[in-house]
Amino acid sequence: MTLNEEISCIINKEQVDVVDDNDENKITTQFNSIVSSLPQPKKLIVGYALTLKKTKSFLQPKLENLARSKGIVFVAIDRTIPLSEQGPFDILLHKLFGKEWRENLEDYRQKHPDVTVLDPPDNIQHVCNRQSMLQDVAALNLSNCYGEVGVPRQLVINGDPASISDEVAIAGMSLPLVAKPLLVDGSLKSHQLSLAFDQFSLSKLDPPLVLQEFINHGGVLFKVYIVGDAIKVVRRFSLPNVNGLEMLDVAGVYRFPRVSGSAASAEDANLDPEIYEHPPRPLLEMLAKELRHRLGLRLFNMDIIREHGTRDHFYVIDINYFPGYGKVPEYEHIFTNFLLSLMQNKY
Ligand SMILES: Nc1ncnc2c1ncn2[C@@H]1O[C@H](COP(=O)(O)OP(=O)(O)OP(=O)(O)O)[C@@H](O)[C@H]1O
Ligand SMILES: O=P(O)(O)O[C@H]1[C@H](OP(=O)(O)O)[C@@H](OP(=O)(O)O)[C@@H](O)[C@@H](O)[C@@H]1OP(=O)(O)O
Ligand SMILES: [Mg+2]
Ligand SMILES: [Mg+2]
Repeated sequence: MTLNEEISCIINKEQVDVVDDNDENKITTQFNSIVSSLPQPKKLIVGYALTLKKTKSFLQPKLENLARSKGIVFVAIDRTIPLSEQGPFDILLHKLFGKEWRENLEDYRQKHPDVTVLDPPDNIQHVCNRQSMLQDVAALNLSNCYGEVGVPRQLVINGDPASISDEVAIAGMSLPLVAKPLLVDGSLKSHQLSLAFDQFSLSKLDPPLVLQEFINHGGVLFKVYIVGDAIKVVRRFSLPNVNGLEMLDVAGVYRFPRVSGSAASAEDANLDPEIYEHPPRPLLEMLAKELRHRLGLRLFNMDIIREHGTRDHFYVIDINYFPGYGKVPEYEHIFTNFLLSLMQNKY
């Protein structure tokens, strides 16, 4: 007799027999034991190694609750114990900096090819250096009927601050320039940017850094969040345009705070439609698909700006690994669907 037949037999029996209390208990026990012997759906165990700040912003109750209802369990990784002594895990989520952690994780990844590590440490390193971060966008040279996507001209400065002005002149770069720390290492310092308005003040900058030409973009930027195949775009306030006349009046280096990281969303702001209209979806889809593949990453975001006065000239100015997904509307659905899809593809 099949299991189904056995269960329906018991249920039918319960309906037709005249049962006393004892019989009823027996039937219930028998029924429970059959149900518990049925194969239980396998839980998806996701280990995570994140900073406290990230854990708080990412692992919100709405994500954990939805995940639990879909059979996904998040388990914190203990960094004081070797990774291979923990688990078993199906998926490993991580964003921690430092060579020791990277090597530890790479070693674990080699020994446990069955565990999906999001994402491979070497691929993450590539976007933690602003010299290599945008190389793949530049190489892609995306241009089609929906628009063009490029990167601002940029120059890496490693040496003496006194020679920056000469290096900029030789490279033929135009002011103003955005100065960004070369390495993104999770520190506040790596997000301390400045705008240099004149060539004399360039010597005040603190290498190693990347100098990027400032692109006027109407004070709005688009954060394009990628989670596997899913794309979610949000609008944020950014630096205002700088015009030539104003440039004559301003000199020096202006250090600016993390404008785009602030919670202030530009979603409902009353803006010029030419500025606030999202980049065309098909263009973003092509870009995301290519970059996922070229960067070998599934969890990242891009900061994209539209060159002021154009409809379809876009620049990628920044790529971040495992960004602040907690700020993205509906992220709990996007993320849990993504985790489940990883397992479906695997089996
Ligand atoms: N080339 C550029 N032209 C115009 N504005 C720029 C340019 N580069 C950066 N900005 C402005 O400076 C802000 C910060 O730059 P960027 O995103 O590169 O820094 P970040 O520290 O990596 O930021 P995040 O917090 O997103 O990681 C941008 O959001 C944008 O407002
Ligand atoms: O501040 P949030 O948590 O929202 O996330 C930010 C994230 O910080 P966190 O990883 O410590 O959380 C940053 O990472 P690091 O470069 O400092 O490693 C960077 O990715 C930002 O771009 C994220 O902001 P978003 O681009 O999503 O607005
Ligand atoms: Mg940015
Ligand atoms: Mg960044």
